[in-house]
Amino acid sequence: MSSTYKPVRIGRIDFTNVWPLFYNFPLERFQGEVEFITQVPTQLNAAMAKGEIDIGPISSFSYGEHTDDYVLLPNMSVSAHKRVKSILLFHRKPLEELSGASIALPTTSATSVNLLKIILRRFYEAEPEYHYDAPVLKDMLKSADAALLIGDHAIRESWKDNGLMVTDLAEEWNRLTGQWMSFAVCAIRKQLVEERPELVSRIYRAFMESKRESLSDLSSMVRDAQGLLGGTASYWEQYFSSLIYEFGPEQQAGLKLYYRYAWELGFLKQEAPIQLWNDKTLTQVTE
Ligand SMILES: C=C(O[C@@H]1C=C(C(=O)O)C=C[C@H]1O)C(=O)O
Repeated sequence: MSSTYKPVRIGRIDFTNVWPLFYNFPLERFQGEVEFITQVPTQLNAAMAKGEIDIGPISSFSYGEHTDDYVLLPNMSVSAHKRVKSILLFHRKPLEELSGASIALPTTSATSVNLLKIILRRFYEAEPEYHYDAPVLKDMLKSADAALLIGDHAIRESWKDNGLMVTDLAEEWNRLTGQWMSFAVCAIRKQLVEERPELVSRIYRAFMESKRESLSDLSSMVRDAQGLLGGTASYWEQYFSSLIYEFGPEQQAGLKLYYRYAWELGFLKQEAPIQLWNDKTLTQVTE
């Protein structure tokens, strides 16, 4: 029966921030049952909305736009309490002086562009002019006073001395609200939950195993990250340790506040509810 199904399409964010969820994913247990599609967050958001991807991390903002169609895997997110280190606004003037300024937003991001808008509107009463651009800092700054970068693009620029002010958006959000920020959540299309609950359960367990194993010994991920992007071993050790991959009450409270502000400012049509997938298969197994 299962051989009549097409492989489940798992989205994979094309940034190092998500490595722990995939690095030790036991693919050998899923012969022909799953395939990975690796893209930047906005591409994954769009593919999941069109039903071209079934499961995987997406921008938490995008989940907020599609709560009728998606549920969330518990205990999985890409979150930060204070510094995230890879969601950075590079600016020539202080945040207090950005009203009327021109800000370039990366075409790769949904959560962080809205977080920036929330922070500037709600806490600085600033109404800059925003436009989207490819995530290349020097080009973005040709036509803007400030530029936002996320993921590996932000990390690479954070290592250079470009004479700009740099604001870490998770740190700023925490300073202003005391809350966590979850940039990515792991969504599943409800259709997949209905059609293939047993496979969803196995994929969930595989993600959890990968996360546990990857975070219990960072050395191999750190070496690979250095090989791909450069940087020091201690940078990557700190990076993978300051990101938190849980999605418990504290992370959910931070995300709920973000959704509330996004709704109040008209960026979301609703104050998005957090709906968690419930692993009935697992419950049956342990009963
Ligand atoms: C932590 C990060 O969060 C990312 C930010 C996202 C967004 O702004 O939409 C989406 C997915 C996350 O991987 C990062 O980019 O490094």
